[in-house]
Amino acid sequence: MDSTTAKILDGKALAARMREQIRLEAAELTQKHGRAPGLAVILVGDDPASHVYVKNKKSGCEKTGIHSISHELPAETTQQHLLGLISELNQDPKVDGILVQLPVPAHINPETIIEAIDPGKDVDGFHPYNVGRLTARKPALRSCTPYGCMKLLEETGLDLHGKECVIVGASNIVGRPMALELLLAGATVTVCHRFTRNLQAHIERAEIIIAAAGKQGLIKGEWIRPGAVVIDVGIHRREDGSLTGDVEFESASQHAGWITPVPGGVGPMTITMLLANTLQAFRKHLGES
Ligand SMILES: NC(=O)C1=CN([C@@H]2O[C@H](COP(=O)(O)OP(=O)(O)OC[C@H]3O[C@@H](n4cnc5c(N)ncnc54)[C@H](OP(=O)(O)O)[C@@H]3O)[C@@H](O)[C@H]2O)C=CC1
Ligand SMILES: Nc1nc(=O)c2c([nH]1)NC[C@@H]1CN(c3ccc(C(=O)N[C@@H](CCC(=O)O)C(=O)O)cc3)C=[N+]21
Repeated sequence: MDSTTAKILDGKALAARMREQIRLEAAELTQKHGRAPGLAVILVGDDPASHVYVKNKKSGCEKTGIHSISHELPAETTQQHLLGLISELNQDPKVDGILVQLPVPAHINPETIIEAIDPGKDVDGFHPYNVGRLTARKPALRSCTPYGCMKLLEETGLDLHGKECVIVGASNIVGRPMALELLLAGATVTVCHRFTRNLQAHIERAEIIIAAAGKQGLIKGEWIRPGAVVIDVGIHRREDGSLTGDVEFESASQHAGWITPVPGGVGPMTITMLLANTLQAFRKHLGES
């Protein structure tokens, strides 16, 4: 009965469709108000993995008519200097969204940086104001990766009410906001983390699995309940340069009902939700929503 092969949740295709909508809406507002949406991206130092993200984000902006402004700062940049730049961008009326690429170098406190961003420009949805809004069931700007995972789950057509969801990972940027999104959608949510005993037992009873531990192949295909939905957030580069996730894709596909590939699953959706958030912030700044 496990001989089925999972349907692929194609993040790349969904991202392309959503980007087309974003492009049309951005063009209409740009025409009407005489300026394009603006996204400022700050990169401090050069974490190699960050470059992929920054590159994909730039191309996403270009394709959707969002004006992107990059600030690439040296690794030695002081926290004070970074706070000064954020303050300028907070006040710049051409800037609708501000994103500081994480991780930042060790001498900079990421929480201080995130909290310095105007919550109305916090297109990552990381500011405690935006996290609080999601907690209070009145989401404003939502974290891009969990928001993208929710859009992928929508593609399955499943009703999330009462579904047994297991999230692996409890970080501020993925696991925790993911739990809030699923709770808002009426699911029953378990969050696993480093201190979780018997991860396998949790996975085995899950109808929906969100894998975001950042551990290559942590989740074995044999653990997947037949028909379950598997959303793999993890991204790891193999020695041959290819990418893989936190889930053993081949074996998991033999059990799951739906599964996201890596690459081409959650990654393109994260970028797309960033563009969607930038458009949402733009609309708000224009008084259109
Ligand atoms: N596709 C995309 O768009 C994105 C992909 N990513 C990828 O997703 C992964 C996770 O990212 P991020 O959340 O930033 O990572 P973090 O390292 O910040 O968080 C990982 C979380 O997983 C938990 N964890 C680690 N090992 C285990 C384990 N063996 N069992 C259960 N839980 C475990 C950690 O627990 P503890 O808190 O106790 O340490 C932590 O809560 C990475 O591979 C990253 O590259 C991230 C963002 C976007
Ligand atoms: N402030 C901040 N916000 C973030 O959202 C953020 C961050 N910092 N730091 C790093 C993580 C990671 N992340 C990715 C997003 C998309 C892809 C992506 O597009 N992945 C492609 C693969 C790209 C390739 O070909 O290498 C895919 O999965 O198909 C990857 C990684 C966002 N993050």
